[in-house]
Amino acid sequence: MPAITVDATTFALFGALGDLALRKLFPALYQLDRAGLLHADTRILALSRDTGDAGAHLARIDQALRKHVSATQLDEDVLSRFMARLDYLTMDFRNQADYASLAEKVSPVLPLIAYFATPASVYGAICENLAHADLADQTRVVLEKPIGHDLESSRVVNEAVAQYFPESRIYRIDHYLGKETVQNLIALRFANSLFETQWNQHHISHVEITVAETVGIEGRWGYFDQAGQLRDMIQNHLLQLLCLIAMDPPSDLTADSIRDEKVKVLKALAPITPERLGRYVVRGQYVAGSVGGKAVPGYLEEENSNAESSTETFVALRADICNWRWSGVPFYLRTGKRMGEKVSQIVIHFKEPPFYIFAPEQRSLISNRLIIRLQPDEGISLQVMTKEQGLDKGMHLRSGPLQLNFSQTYKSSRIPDAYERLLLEVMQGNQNLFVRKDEIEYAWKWCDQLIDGWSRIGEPPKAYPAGSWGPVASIALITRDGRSWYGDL
Ligand SMILES: NC(=O)C1=CN([C@@H]2O[C@H](COP(=O)(O)OP(=O)(O)OC[C@H]3O[C@@H](n4cnc5c(N)ncnc54)[C@H](OP(=O)(O)O)[C@@H]3O)[C@@H](O)[C@H]2O)C=CC1
Ligand SMILES: O=C1O[C@H](COP(=O)(O)O)[C@@H](O)[C@H](O)[C@H]1O
Repeated sequence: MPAITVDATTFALFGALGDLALRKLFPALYQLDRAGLLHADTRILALSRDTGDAGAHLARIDQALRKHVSATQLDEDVLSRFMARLDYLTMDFRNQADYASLAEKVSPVLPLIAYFATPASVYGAICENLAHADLADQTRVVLEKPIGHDLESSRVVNEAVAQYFPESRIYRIDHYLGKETVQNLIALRFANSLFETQWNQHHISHVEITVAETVGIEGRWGYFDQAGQLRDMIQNHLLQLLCLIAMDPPSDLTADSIRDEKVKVLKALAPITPERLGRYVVRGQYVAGSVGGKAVPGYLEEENSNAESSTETFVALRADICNWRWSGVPFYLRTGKRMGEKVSQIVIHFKEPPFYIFAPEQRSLISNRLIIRLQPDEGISLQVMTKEQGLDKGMHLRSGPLQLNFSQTYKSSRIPDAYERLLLEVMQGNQNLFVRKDEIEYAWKWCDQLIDGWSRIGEPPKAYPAGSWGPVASIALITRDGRSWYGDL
């Protein structure tokens, strides 16, 4: 039996036949049901503008579950219980009249969760129509990222939603915040006094955040080519990771205490002026290559592509945080599509000891690092120096890991997908893992100045072969500061 109880809700999924819904959201809801975390009275309304037979659309959802839930977790009894919760409704989300049939299906006594798995341009219309249908007061709205494509457009979306919903019932998704190891950052930093005394510019030399993907754009050219990797990944996921590493201790675990601290970090990010852009930021675009031994096309040869596009699929940059804790500690961020390996990790590099008593030739070995692996092989490893074993060794040093691999250490637990955690939090009315309006806006403000700088300079992104670790210039970005990207990447 689960240790927590979750109240009944009506869950309305707008965009229920889209990619995100079929690939991630329905499987996450199924997993919650399987774990006993969906109340018996929770109903799920699958909303889409696809006309035709509701039964056929529900069958598509059933097929998607069979495809995206691993065979070991697909239980026919749970699946039929889950499918029995579903109803399909054809709606054009912009059409007010279509909300009458939605209102008939919504229980007036339960909270309504309205999950917007649609383009952000439709969010305002859905909110307005929910309000006209008298559904707003009982509703929590869940907004997918990206919210807008710059500061101005994000304000338009946020203001449209805020006309009908208070901030306390708006849940802005950044699915990285739902990843177990990302939540563990808070436990690691604030449940262990060991780290906090070291967590500043006196002891840390620099920080790396890498989110490398092996996938390309997966048939999402229309969306991705308008966005690029800076808007798709840095503005949200990587800046959120940076905030969780860099923020001061919140006074408690409430959503606003954590968000207040994250906002302070975003406000303290030093702008990267056009003069420093060439030195601090590298944009790349993949060309044909091979990933995992398989030949893959370049970005400009992807399905529905435009051969002229100068959208970046890779970004590496150096960010500086102007405050007492982090002054002089660069944060190197790197993310790209079609890289050699899927890996998301944060590496905290500690400074060398202040005085060196070992043989000078061993000096290059000295460096404590804390490696936080978000995916795959979630875990934490602390690189420490020890003496080599053996009578013949003398005081020869070596570097080795103190390692905690979550799946090996805690064998019983399956690591849940980020969306499972986030959907559960919305059902419980808990906003900790969601992003407040001002966080989104400060993140856009910082990214907008990079985008403006790029468009002023007008330089195309640097080519990198699919399956590599990005353009050579991204190595130069960090070696120029006398450092290198951690590990075998
Ligand atoms: N897919 C992913 O991995 C991720 C997606 N997201 C975000 O999630 C959201 C959904 O993305 P994704 O699933 O990929 O997009 P899709 O285009 O696959 O799905 C969006 C769905 O919304 C429907 N829709 C759009 N406008 C209307 C309308 N007026 N009335 C009724 N239905 C409408 C579309 O219908 P139709 O097909 O008829 O146009 C489509 O089914 C976006 O905001 C995206 O940025 C965020 C992170 C990852
Ligand atoms: O939000 C997004 O995230 C995915 C990467 O997520 P992950 O959990 O697989 O690391 C990215 O591929 C996609 O382009 C982006 O929109």
